Amino acid sequence: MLQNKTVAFLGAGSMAEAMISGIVHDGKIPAKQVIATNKSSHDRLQELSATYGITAVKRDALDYGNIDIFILAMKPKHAEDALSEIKDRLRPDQLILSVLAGISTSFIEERLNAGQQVIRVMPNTSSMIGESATAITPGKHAAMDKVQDAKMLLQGIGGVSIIDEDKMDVFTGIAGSGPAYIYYLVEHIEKTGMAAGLDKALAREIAVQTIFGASKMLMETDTSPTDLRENVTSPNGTTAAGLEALEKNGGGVAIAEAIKGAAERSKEISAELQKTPIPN
Ligand SMILES: NC(=O)C1=CN([C@@H]2O[C@H](COP(=O)(O)OP(=O)(O)OC[C@H]3O[C@@H](n4cnc5c(N)ncnc54)[C@H](O)[C@@H]3O)[C@@H](O)[C@H]2O)C=CC1
Ligand SMILES: O=C(O)[C@@H]1CCC=N1
Repeated sequence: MLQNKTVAFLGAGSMAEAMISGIVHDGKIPAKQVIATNKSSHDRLQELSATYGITAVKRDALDYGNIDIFILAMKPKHAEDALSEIKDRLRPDQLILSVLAGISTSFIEERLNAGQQVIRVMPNTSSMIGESATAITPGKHAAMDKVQDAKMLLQGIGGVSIIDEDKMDVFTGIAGSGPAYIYYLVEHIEKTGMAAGLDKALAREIAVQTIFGASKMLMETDTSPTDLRENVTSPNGTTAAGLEALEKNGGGVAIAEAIKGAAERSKEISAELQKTPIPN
């Protein structure tokens, strides 16, 4: 049961805010039992508290003993310092969720006390409205009931899949970073529509509705993306011409390369940070 649990976000940036919004709107945990802390900006914490009704706590005032689930939500480069800060304040029954891109469960486990329960999570910013595609990978010591708690909590921000850790990089490339590709697509549709004389608001509206409609078709019909695409494409028609231009200009390759580039960066972050020796 999550209702009596307390969740603390260590980090109060855009990802933490998106998750806080989703969790609070989901309502499985009362807002007051969601705590946010960050490195230094108390104004930012106050802003989150005012917007979502959560509890804002300065880092040095955090009552570690009363927290069930910690969510690591700082940048990966700050992980090392954050872990050494919390290491000796944790009990073995407290669960650590990490949303840090490229940071493995073993990296975290090695920097905390033996047996600490860790789950790696990759959400995306659509958590804000409960529509994230989230993956989780339990660490070595995460008990089944903790995995269930994490799953239930994260279902409040969208769909959750349990995956093997070696798939986290590509998952990050597709779903963690993915919203940015869609926003980029909309930016380009909007610009092209405007260049052809469409009003900016209308250009955006039709771009968004078209993406939404296509997403809903994929979700609600049993039809494959290939069949759906072919249904739009009349021989020698407008779509065939559009798709030909997309292909000729490397559309498919660009999508694949975006995913691979992000996944590669996730691996690199991991490799860069693994080089630092584990503090005693
Ligand atoms: N932004 C996104 O779309 C996604 C981000 N992530 C991951 O989420 C994490 C956070 O990303 P953003 O929110 O975009 O970053 P951000 O830069 O907006 O926020 C980072 C926060 O961490 C705080 N912080 C730094 N060191 C700390 C410490 N020792 N203790 C407590 N708080 C500390 C900062 O004060 C700040 O509030 C990153 O590791 C990123 O890989 C994961 C999935 C998607
Ligand atoms: O850009 C990043 O590194 C983070 C992780 C996934 C999405 N944003």
